Amino acid sequence: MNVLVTGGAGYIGSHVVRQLVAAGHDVTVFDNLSTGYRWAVGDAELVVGDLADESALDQVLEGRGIEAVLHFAAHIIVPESVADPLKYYSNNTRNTLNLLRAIDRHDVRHMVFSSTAAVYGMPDQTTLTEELPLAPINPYGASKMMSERMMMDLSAASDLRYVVLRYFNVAGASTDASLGQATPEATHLIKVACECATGARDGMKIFGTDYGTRDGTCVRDYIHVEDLAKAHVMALDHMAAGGESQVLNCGYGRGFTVREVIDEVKRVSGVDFPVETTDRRAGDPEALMADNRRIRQVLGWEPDHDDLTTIVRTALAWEECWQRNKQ
Ligand SMILES: NC(=O)c1ccc[n+]([C@@H]2O[C@H](COP(=O)([O-])OP(=O)(O)OC[C@H]3O[C@@H](n4cnc5c(N)ncnc54)[C@H](O)[C@@H]3O)[C@@H](O)[C@H]2O)c1
Ligand SMILES: O=c1ccn([C@@H]2O[C@H](COP(=O)(O)OP(=O)(O)O[C@H]3O[C@H](CO)[C@@H](O)[C@H](O)[C@H]3O)[C@@H](O)[C@H]2O)c(=O)[nH]1
Repeated sequence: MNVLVTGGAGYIGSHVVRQLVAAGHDVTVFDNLSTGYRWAVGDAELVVGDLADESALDQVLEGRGIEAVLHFAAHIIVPESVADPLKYYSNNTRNTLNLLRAIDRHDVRHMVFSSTAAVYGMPDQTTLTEELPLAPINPYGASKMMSERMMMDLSAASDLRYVVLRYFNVAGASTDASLGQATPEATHLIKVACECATGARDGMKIFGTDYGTRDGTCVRDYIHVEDLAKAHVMALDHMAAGGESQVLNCGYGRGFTVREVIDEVKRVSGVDFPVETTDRRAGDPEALMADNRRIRQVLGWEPDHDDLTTIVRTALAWEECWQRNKQ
């Protein structure tokens, strides 16, 4: 397929681009390089542009015969969205509207959308099915919920079919350490802990120790980025084979606490970096884990790296390479 990938120079997008190219797709990346990197797109074509610029979107969709759009480009930091909500509604919601208008103008028929567990908010149960009512508790989740809804409404009124992938917490790096998370000033738990272990940071904080979990810290379902990337390739295959639009959770269905993750990074790295405890961080749900039965059934997806040690080991190996070589 001829595929356009917005945000393909970013952490998750670049892993997906690599797998799409390997699967024989013709890939164009559209990215403003705000948090992404030119090197990350590998053999795909990179068009530097911003989703706020509809004429740039028209230009990239014109004449390339794009059959599918995978939409990763977004701001992604939950606490930042609480402090600066309009930044999130602008880049995530309004710019998705721009993209949908361009998709509609150019009759693109297939879309894969990067959504998030944050759309569920703080449900009573900790293992979440796709049918749960959406009730985000932070602007990031709300900005993504609105984007999902716009895409679904356009789909109902046109020939567009979609797969919404609701990612849980994405972590790890390619197993050969050639690709990984290079986000500037990253806030993600595993990335931050790996920066501590490799000496790029002096120490870190645990945000909140009074949650109703086994050790008082938040529980998340960490999914290896290569397993997540595989789900995107399978989602495209599903639509190419005439499959219906779908909403699919992407996670392993089990969770680790913040303390468990930090202990694992210390154990695998052999470095005992300083960790302080502090107050809860705004916008954090207590526990999020995926019910992943639907993605297994609909796409036939099976994880290859469902193991915290593998996630941490690959993240650490990447971090060491990145700290040595970053420009
Ligand atoms: N990282 C996670 O744990 C996680 C979890 C759930 C969902 N997601 C979603 O996955 C997607 C990718 O996240 P990531 O972790 O790879 O983040 P990232 O910041 O590494 O990647 C985002 C990419 O989009 C680009 N971008 C941002 N705004 C743009 C714009 N206006 N125009 C063009 N390009 C733009 C950035 O330069 C970057 O390359 C996001 O939509 C995010 O909401 C991520
Ligand atoms: O230095 C840190 C960083 C994080 N945490 C905690 O670790 C957990 C995970 O936090 P983080 O890695 O920042 O991820 P989330 O806030 O859960 O959000 C991620 O996971 C969501 C899906 O669950 C995605 O939608 C978001 O884009 C992505 O940033 C939370 O309890 C944080 O409070 C700390 O205690 N200390």
